[in-house]
Amino acid sequence: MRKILLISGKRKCGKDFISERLLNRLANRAIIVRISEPIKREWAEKLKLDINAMLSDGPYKEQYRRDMILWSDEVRSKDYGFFCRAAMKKAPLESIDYVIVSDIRRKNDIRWFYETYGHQMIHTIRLTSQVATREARGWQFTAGVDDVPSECDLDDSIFDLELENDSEDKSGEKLIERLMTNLQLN
Ligand SMILES: Nc1ncnc2c1ncn2[C@@H]1O[C@H](COP(=O)(O)OP(=O)(O)OP(=O)(O)O)[C@@H](O)[C@H]1O
Repeated sequence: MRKILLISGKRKCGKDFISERLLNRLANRAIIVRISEPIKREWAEKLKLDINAMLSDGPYKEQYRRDMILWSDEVRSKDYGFFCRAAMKKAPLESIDYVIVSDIRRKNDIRWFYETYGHQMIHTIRLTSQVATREARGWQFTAGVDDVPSECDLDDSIFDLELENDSEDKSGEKLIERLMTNLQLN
């Protein structure tokens, strides 16, 4: 593994969208890791919910988001690296060049990656979108979701690269080009 790309940003700013486009661009040299996956898996198991519906980007996920945040915060308060570690456990690090972590939400997530892999392995990337853009993509302010640390903890952080994802571009080409050039990925 050469680099780990930690992608963060507010809801509906395009973290998944850009991560998928970047994955296509890097072809079989990269994988996407989602910290939310082990969270959703454990939560679904606990409550006997449909894990596939939880992992997809639909209303089912939104319905359980608030409770899941509360429960996962409790787990993190005892071990801040718990879900990062669980998510990275399945990554085939020897056979790929890049790991794209598409849902970084907290300072402690970034801290865990720095401590575990070293600063030289990590690039932090912040995606931003105007409120109007996010609304057009389906975002609605939700108390208990948009005003809690899982959404706001990184608001005052500094990132290696910040990219605006406002212009709708189905291929995501321009943004990916900027990302590749700025971080000198090849
Ligand atoms: N540059 C873009 N061009 C066209 N559509 C986009 C672009 N960026 C994002 N979208 C669309 O906006 C919607 C939200 O994007 P996405 O799911 O990637 O956001 P997210 O940051 O992962 O959100 P969440 O935190 O809620 O999971 C998706 O339907 C996605 O296809």
